[in-house]
Amino acid sequence: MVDNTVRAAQAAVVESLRRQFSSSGQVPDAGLPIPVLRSWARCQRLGLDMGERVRPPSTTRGDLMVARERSAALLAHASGVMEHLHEQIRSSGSMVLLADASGMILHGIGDPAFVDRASRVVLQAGANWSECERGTNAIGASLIERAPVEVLGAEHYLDCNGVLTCSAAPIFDWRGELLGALDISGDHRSHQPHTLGLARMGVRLVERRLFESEHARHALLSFHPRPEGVGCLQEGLLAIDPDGEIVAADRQARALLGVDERRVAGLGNFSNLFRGGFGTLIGRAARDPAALVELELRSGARVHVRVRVSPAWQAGAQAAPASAARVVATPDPSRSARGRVTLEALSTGDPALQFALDRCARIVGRNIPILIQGESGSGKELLARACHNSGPRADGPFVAVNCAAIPENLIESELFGYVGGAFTGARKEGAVGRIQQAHGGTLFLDEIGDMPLAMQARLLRVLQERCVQPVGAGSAVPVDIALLCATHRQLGEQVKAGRFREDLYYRVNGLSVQLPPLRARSDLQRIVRRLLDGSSHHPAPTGVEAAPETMAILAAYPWPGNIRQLQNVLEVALALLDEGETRILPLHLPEEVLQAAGEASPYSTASHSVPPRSGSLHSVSSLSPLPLSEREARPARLADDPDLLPLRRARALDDDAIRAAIARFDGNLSAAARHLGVARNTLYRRMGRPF
Ligand SMILES: Nc1ncnc2c1ncn2[C@@H]1O[C@H](COP(=O)(O)OP(=O)(O)OP(=O)(O)O)[C@@H](O)[C@H]1O
Repeated sequence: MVDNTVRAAQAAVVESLRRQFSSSGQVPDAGLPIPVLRSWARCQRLGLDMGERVRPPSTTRGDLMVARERSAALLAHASGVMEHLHEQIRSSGSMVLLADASGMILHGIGDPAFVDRASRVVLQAGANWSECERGTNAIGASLIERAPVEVLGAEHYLDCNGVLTCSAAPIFDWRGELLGALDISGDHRSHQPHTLGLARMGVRLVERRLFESEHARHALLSFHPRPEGVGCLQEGLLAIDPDGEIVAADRQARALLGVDERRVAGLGNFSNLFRGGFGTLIGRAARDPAALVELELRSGARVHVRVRVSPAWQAGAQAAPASAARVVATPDPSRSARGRVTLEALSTGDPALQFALDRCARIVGRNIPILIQGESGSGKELLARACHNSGPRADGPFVAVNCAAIPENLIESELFGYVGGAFTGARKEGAVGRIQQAHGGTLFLDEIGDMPLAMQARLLRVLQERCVQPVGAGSAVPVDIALLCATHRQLGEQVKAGRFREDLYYRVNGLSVQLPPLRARSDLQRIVRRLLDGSSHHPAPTGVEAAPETMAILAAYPWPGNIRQLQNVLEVALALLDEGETRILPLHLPEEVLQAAGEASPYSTASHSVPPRSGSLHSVSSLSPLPLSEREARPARLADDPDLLPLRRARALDDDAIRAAIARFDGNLSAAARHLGVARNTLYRRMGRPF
């Protein structure tokens, strides 16, 4: 924190400059940061009165809604970043604000005490903080200066705003269009020197997210002159289409390449900029997405590069030049020959899952809505995609909307769209809503249980009338969609609690399928194999597998985050493997997974790799499968019943794991059973011995 004496001296200088300015009418030419001096001059030209009282907002709630709709993408991508920034400065008596390009505050979060104080000078959502409305302030000045600006205490033009200290940085899209500003404001006595840096970092994150989401269908190439710069905020990002054309470059990339936004189109093909083939680079990325490749620019400079290729790009790359298309076709058993996941390909032998897949297969293509229920990360969206790809609409669009991720007031325009000029500031060409985008294909409403009640009524009308009426349109547009919905909530319970309309419930619930949680599935081994083979974004190098003792631990873990969590655990384990190592051992697993399985910490796992000593082995050559009654037990109930936990563990044990455990404990079956996390009787049964 800046020393109090220094701060008091600075405040005294500013106060004396203010007095001189108001008596002489001459804007000082020094003593304050240049952007602040320029802003004072602009405010003077606007005829603002320094002593004016706090102006109430000149905008209405409706104006705020319109502004939020207009900046929906910005708001969606900035909200998470704002939460993150707020976490960093929590309890420092400050708040994080997002304004649009006109200075209208769209959203703000902060410490309650300061939020309350800020509202007294209307520093709040719905108020406009452009310079002409509020005089010199960080939001307004950064939008005009198109650069980060800090305005401390009495540097604010209006006396009433002198209680604030504000640091703001402007947000641009990759074309250089100004989208808004991110601001961190606090009490004038508590200025922190790093606050402007935090705001700039936040802006960089928002700009990246906007870039990545706009170019989700392109290959994203991150680069930096230094290897450690790749993966950091300093890296440059290029979006490249399957033909190798560079379609966009973010701000950082332009700075590194020394081009301005108008010249991005001139970058042309990958091969104009880099030496080396695009197809070869994509091929390497498909084999090893984490790989850093050193490339030479045509200018002679060298850069380090990493390429990410989304599934959407891969699907689109079918039509790409032969070289690129061939190399991205990584074998993936969960995908069909067309590179898309299908119901058939999802089958991995679990009876509860198979039941769900069979039911979906019978219904798909019959215009009956399917409601997929299951815990988070259990594969609901993947199942929805598989339904779409397995039916007659496979070549139509699949449009996924996460109802829980869209702010309540934006759902309407997002789902229904609007016509040009529907409201002040609406885009000239209007916007097509997600329902219409799904015409001829499938609309997937994820987390439908979180849809606000008012929107449920409108959705119900669409489903009944099969027409959408965009906001501001005089007439409705017919739509032909198949509907799939998913929720992690028990929708029936939501209806009982009055949070979900009963009539809509029956509309979306033509067929209800329940996805089993991972802990209740009996196909863990095959899922692990599949994830390692590359259904995830980071396929393992060929030949990598989980060791039997690792499988036993994975089988004992309850997987609250389901397949998504397993995917993450395996990705981390792969990253921990040494060069050439092909077995994932317990020591590569996270502590919480080991602990849940009652395993020792990775630091004492040397004995895991002890090979079985054949001389001390019991006869385990004829390990029998589990009795039928156990195999047929309903997995969902297995999961719920703690008494049956050992049985669940036993399912995933393979013969090697049992042999290794028995060898490790010199034939002591009780110790081996304890180690494997199964009952001794189960071990006897698996060995085909009486007990
Ligand atoms: N059978 C499977 N094989 C391979 N990967 C899978 C499988 N099922 C799910 N996954 C992967 O697990 C992750 C989570 O899946 P998905 O997003 O479909 O879950 P979800 O239930 O919709 O999650 P949420 O409720 O949080 O949205 C995804 O990365 C998906 O690709």
